[in-house]
Amino acid sequence: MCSLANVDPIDVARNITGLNPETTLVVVVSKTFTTAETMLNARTLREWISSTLGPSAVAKHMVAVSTNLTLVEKFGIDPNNAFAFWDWVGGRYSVCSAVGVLPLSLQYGFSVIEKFLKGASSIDQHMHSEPFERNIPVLLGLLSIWNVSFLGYPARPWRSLHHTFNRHVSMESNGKGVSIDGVPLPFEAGEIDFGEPGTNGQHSFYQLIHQGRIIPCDFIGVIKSQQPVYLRGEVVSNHDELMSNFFAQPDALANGKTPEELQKENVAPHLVPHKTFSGNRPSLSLLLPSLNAYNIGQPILQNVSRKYCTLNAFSLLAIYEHRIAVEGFIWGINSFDQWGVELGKSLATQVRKQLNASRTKGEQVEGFNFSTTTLLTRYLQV
Ligand SMILES: O=P(O)(O)OC[C@H]1O[C@H](O)[C@H](O)[C@@H](O)[C@@H]1O
Repeated sequence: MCSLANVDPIDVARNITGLNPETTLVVVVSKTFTTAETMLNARTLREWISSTLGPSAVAKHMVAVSTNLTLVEKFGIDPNNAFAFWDWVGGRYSVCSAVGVLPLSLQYGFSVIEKFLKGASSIDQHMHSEPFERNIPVLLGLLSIWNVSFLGYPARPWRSLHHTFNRHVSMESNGKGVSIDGVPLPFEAGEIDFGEPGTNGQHSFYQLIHQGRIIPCDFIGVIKSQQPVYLRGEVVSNHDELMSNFFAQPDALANGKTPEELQKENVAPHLVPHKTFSGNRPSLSLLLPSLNAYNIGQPILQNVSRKYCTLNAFSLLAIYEHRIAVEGFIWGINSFDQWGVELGKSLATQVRKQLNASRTKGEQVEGFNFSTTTLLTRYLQV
């Protein structure tokens, strides 16, 4: 399965390289069926199919997941091959609807994805009925509120595989400046989420989180790897090597290293300030038994104060969806709108019109500020 979201034509080319339209099924996923980038990509793939197999092949090689069946049909997709979902499902909360279930089922089979849905459902139950002191999304949400609004730390990096999901769902939901009633917030809300899987971040942004800005971190690790590689002669298995870092990094952030410790290690005096770590940097760790569709169950939640709490099976994605809702409730914001993405989209419409007018009728660039006019003029000259 290949997935395509970015409208950059290079991404389209990369995705279709080596594919044969005759043996390819394209799933167009768009709630509204109007999103400019998604629909241009869809039209590009429609052209790719019909130029090789003829226009009648489109209905057989393209299916849709959407709430807008009228536009699906107008596009040329057979509405019988459209997978609907409820219009109240927001894009970023749609992984458990046909939006996620269809592509994931095509990749892994529905029996696997059913387990994923059951895992997510178990978290809904957990969120609904577990007392607050044992309620994982509530605890995570409260920690975020503490870090962001009380301690003033705006960002949170992830050491996990699903940081792009968290980045979307968290930043689009809670990146708000007014309350649900439209009153400007007297505090900062939302957080900057970014991350890298495994140890990648250690070789890039971890320098900043250890000795630069204070950034609360989430570490997500698993006990049993799907790849139990243990090379002869190595001190530990490859997974233990990965996990050694998982256990070490939160301690380094929490405890740091003092000048006294460095002096005892005979570190040259001029290097002591550079090798000192302040410590007292917050992080939390989630330890999962293994990665499978249902699980990603029975984690141990650990925070830097070394209190543990366990719970039965859950789905990580559902935990983070609920955590975002908890934060939104406490901050008093609407986590389910995203007006902030609109302005850029409407300005892009103006630019698109200008590019068309300039390229087809030679019209001068006008109506933009000096900087944009200069850039657009230069862009059109080349
Ligand atoms: O599913 P669509 O209607 O194409 O919307 C696609 C995207 O549109 C907007 O950017 C929303 O903010 C996203 O959350 C959504 O995923």
